[in-house]
Amino acid sequence: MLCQVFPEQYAQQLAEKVERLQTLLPQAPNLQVFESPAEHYRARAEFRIWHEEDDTFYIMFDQETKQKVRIDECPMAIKPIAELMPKLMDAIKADDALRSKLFQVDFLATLSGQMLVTLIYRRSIEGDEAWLTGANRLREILPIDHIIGRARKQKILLDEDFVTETLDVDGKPLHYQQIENSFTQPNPYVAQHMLHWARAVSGKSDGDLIELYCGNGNFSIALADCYRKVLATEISKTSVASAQINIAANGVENLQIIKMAAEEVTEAFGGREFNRLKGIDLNAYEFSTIFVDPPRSGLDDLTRKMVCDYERIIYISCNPETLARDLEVLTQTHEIQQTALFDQFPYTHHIESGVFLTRKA
Ligand SMILES: C[S@@+](CC[C@H](N)C(=O)[O-])C[C@H]1O[C@@H](n2cnc3c(N)ncnc32)[C@H](O)[C@@H]1O
Repeated sequence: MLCQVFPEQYAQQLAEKVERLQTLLPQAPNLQVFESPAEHYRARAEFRIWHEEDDTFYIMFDQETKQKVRIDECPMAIKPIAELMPKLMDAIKADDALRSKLFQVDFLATLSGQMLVTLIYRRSIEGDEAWLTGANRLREILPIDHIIGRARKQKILLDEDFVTETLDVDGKPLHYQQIENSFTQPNPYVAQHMLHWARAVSGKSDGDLIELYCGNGNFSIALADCYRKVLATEISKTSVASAQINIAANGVENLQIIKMAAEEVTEAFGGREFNRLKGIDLNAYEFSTIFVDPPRSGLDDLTRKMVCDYERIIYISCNPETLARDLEVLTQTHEIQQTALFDQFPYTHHIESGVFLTRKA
């Protein structure tokens, strides 16, 4: 959809997504729908850069036609990004060191007002004093907190490579470090709804929670006070490091995060020993609930079987097709109690959804 928004079509498009989800999950009851703002909702945006004689501008490629489309404004992006884009481009055009062979610009911003910009080049910027001076000047004249320069095998940090987002979760501010180039939920307004829904279906549980694919601790931290203890796992080293920082930043004391692939967690429960689990007594947990938020491919065969061992399953999905496939297995032992559609990606076909299941009597 290339940055455009169509607020007058939003309600109709959302209704079509609801219909599609209901077709894919015909057995899904109690569907709650969480809307996005109809414009200014994306806190991450990436643009290729095009150079044409004296002009330089942002472009995107139309996925259907493969044609490049000039982007002068982006009302999908949250206001700090949308307002910065033209000013940043003017400043880049005025400085040859910043402009030369610039290939891509990435924006990562927060509702709390922080901005990180990554400038990616098709030339070396290592030791380029003119580039460094230009990049530092951008931070002086524009509302940019952090700038990263990237080129092949080069990453130049002016200071930090992250922003800290603050989300309002059921009236409580939660703080999340979000690292450049790592997974974070792109639509913070809808992310707040997702955390609220996951807390609502969790309720106050006497049992413990195990979480797979936990990223930077987004759900783990918001859910920690719904459970006695939480053990969360994630494959990405960078995200696990962020999660540890987020646990401390939010003063959470009953949550442990370990770097483990979902497949390895299944093996650990099957008795395989892992150094990373040293000091963690899996038998001391009483897991009543499992939370999964897998990538688009959904659950692998072993994990799909493993989640059925728990009394309650909370499944967040960014791909309703793989969710429907996984639910065919999960609903043999469990019953769907609640479903939700979170409109993370307005004006696209993407559907983010949530399903809460409990074991059949
Ligand atoms: C859709 S994201 C969800 C992240 C997190 N729940 C959040 O809300 O930010 C999926 C996460 O799964 C991780 N991941 C991908 N494959 C994995 C695997 N085989 N085992 C464990 N984690 C994996 C990714 O690194 C990513 O952080």
